[in-house]
Amino acid sequence: MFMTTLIQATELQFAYPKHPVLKGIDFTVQTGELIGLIGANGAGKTTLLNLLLGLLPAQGQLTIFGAAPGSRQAKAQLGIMRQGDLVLPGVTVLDLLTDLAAYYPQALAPATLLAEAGLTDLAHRRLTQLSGGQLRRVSLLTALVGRPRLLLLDEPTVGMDVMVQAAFWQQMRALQARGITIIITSHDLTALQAVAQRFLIMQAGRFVFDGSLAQLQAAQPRTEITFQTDLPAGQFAQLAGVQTVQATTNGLQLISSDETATLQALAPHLNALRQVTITHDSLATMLTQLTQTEASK
Ligand SMILES: Nc1ncnc2c1ncn2[C@@H]1O[C@H](COP(=O)(O)OP(=O)(O)OP(=O)(O)O)[C@@H](O)[C@H]1O
Repeated sequence: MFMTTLIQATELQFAYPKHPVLKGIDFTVQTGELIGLIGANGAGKTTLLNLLLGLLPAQGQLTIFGAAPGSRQAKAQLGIMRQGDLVLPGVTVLDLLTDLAAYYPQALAPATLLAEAGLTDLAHRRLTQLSGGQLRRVSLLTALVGRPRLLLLDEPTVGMDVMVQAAFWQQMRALQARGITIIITSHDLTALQAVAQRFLIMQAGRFVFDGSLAQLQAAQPRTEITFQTDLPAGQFAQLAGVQTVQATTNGLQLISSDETATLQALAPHLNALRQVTITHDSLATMLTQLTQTEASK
C-alpha cells in the first residue's frame, strides 16, 4: 500500500492552567495503521485526541493530513467517536446522521448506514432515548458517515454488549483492510491486542513505548512455561533463563527471561514432561509492568 504520513507530531505539549498534561510527544502515523493508544486513567490520551481534533490548542508542531488540526481539510477526512458525545436533546438518530452527511462531499446514505448496522429501528428515536450501548453504536455511524480516511475513536466499546463488541472489532479489521487508518483508545486490552499492530503507551503525558506487541515483549522478556513432571522442581531452577520455579495446580511453572535458552535447556528432559504450555505475557500484564518500571525511574 502507498504509505503517506497522516499525522506528524513534534515536541507536542499541552497544559491546563498550572497543570501540564502532555509533556513533549513525538510520533508519526502512516496510512493504514491500526493503533492502540493506551495508558492509565488521566495519562493524557483524550487530551491528545482533542489536540488532533483541534479542540484544544497544541504547543509544538502538529499536522493532520498536512493541515492544521481543526481546519476544514483535516476535518473533512476525519471520523471521530468521543467519550460522552451525542448529548443533543430533541434530535433523532436520522436527523443527526442526515445533518452530518450534508457536511461531507461523498457521504454515505444514512438509511444504508443504519441498515448495515442493523439499527434501522432506531432511526426515529431521539438520542436522549437511547441506551448507553446504542448511543455508542450510533456514534460509530457518525464517525463513518463521511467516508473518513482516519478514525479517532475514544473508548468506542464502552457500554456495548459482547456481541456488538465482537462485531465492532471485526469491523475495525475490515476498515483497516480497506486502507482506513484507525487510532483507538480502549481499556479493553484483550480485544485491542488482537487487532492493533502498533501500541502507543502513554504515562503521565509522555509516550513510554511505541511499537508492536512483539517489540513490547522483547523489551521486557518474560515467558511462562508450565508442565507436569515427576522430576524434582529443584532440577529446573538452574536452567538457562529461568528466573523462578513454582508448583501450581497446572504443574510446575517456570518464569523465563530468555524463552529460547530455557526451551533448549528443557529439550533433553522432554520425555519426562507432559502437557507443556508456553504463555507470553498479555498486553495488560506488560502494560502494568512497564508503567511500574517507568514510575520507579
Ligand atoms: N478541563 C480540564 N481542566 C483541568 N484538567 C483537566 C481537564 N480535563 C482533563 N484534565 C486532566 O488532564 C489529565 C489528562 O486527562 P485525559 O482525559 O487526557 O486522560 P486519559 O488518558 O484520556 O484518561 P482516561 O483513561 O480516564 O480516559 C488528567 O489529569 C485530567 O484530570
